[in-house]
Amino acid sequence: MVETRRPIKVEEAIERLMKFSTPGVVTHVPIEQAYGNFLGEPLIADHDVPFFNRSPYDGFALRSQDTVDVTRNEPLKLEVVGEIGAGSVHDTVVGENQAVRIMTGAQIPDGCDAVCMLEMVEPIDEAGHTYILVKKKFRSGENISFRGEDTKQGTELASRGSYINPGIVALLATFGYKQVPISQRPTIGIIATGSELLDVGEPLQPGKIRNSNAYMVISQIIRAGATPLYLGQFSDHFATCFDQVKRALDKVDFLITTGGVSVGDYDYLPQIYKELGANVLFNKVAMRPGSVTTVAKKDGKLLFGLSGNPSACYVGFELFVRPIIRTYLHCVNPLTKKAMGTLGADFPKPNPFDRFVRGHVTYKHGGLVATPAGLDKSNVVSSLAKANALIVLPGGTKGYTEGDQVQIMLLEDQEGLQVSLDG
Ligand SMILES: Nc1nc2c(c(=O)[nH]1)N[C@H]1C(S)=C(S)[C@@H](COP(=O)(O)OP(=O)(O)OC[C@H]3O[C@@H](n4cnc5c(N)ncnc54)[C@H](O)[C@@H]3O)O[C@H]1N2
Ligand code: MOO
Ligand SMILES: [Mg+2]
Repeated sequence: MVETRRPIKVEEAIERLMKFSTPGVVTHVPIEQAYGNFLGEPLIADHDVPFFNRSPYDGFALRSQDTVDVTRNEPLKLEVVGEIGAGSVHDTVVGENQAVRIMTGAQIPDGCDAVCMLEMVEPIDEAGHTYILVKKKFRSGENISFRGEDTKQGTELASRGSYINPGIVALLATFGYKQVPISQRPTIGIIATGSELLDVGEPLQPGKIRNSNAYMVISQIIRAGATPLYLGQFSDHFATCFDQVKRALDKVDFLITTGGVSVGDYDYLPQIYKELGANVLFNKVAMRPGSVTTVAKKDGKLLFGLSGNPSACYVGFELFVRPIIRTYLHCVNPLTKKAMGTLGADFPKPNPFDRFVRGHVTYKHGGLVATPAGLDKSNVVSSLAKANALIVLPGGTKGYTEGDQVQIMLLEDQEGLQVSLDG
């Protein structure tokens, strides 16, 4: 008699799993390599930006109090006593009725408190001296970029675990991080099981298929922020698979297997967990696809037994492996971001279990529209190409029609969602 597995709710599976999620260590990389990593420490401004009052324009720095009586008909003549480009400083205090020619980004000279744009003045040359005619009053602070107006010293600009985007790279450079503290990526081993599997370079043979899961999972691991370690594909032979899984555990932080996790004669993963003495957290989840997804723990390491069916394998990874990776990377929001959107096509199938339809999300009329990306079957691979989201159809619901409001998990998002049991 085949063992009957008791399915648990997706939320419960995630809850059981997240109890074992731990953050990893921090390492450093040169700033040129920081993009696409996750911050190992919060990024805090250690000085004001800008660090000095500066000119936002090419023009003339002047003293606003000199201009109090200026009108269009009674312009003020100021003597130009110096010229500074960005990076240079004017080293004397500017006096009454004096101005300094200044370029964008240059430090405002002492004594000055406003800048007049170049286009607004008339230059006059008299006896070897340059003067300008100013035709309007200036407020103190007019056309000045003040010290600290961009950000103040002590401000947290990005939390630990933030995805390092080009803007964060700019900040890292601003604050002098030649070496950037990043969360070390976990190494995730991948083992594909199945006697039917051909390597990618092999010609098709009767009864065989090419191993697509391993390469798909490698890409998902990279997308989630971890480092894949491909350990090969193996036939459905217990001793071989057992040996491979056992040996893999020393080399990785987490291990993913694909296939062999259901109840078939050659589905050896359940037996492997048993012989390893691994603690199985769950082996059946009330979801489609991916109901056979199994997670076990051995010597502090999580083993993810993902389904052999490509769509089920894909969904199992996004629901269960990704949050573990994101926690390891110190992300405050390790779960995949969810949003509400409109269903872009009818989905007539009823949903006895929570269903995660591979969907394609676009923007229409200012909102999100999610359309099933192809044939919705667990063993399908073609629907994955367009998938950038999972459309969540809760268990116990009937079919859905185009235009219905649905929850969408955004797979390409980097911001994430906090762990919350009702989230
Ligand atoms: N009697 C039952 N049969 C099945 C059940 C069940 O509850 N009772 N569950 C079904 C569900 S649901 C799924 S999903 C699959 C899960 O199967 P396994 O995880 O054991 O995977 P395999 O049997 O090894 O393979 C399933 C399917 O996927 C193909 N495959 C496997 N590896 C790869 C790969 N690397 N790349 C591409 N495709 C792969 C394989 O050829 C099979 O077609 O079990 C159902 N059965
Ligand atoms: O794990 Mo299966 O995908 O529910 O078809
Ligand atoms: Mg099987």
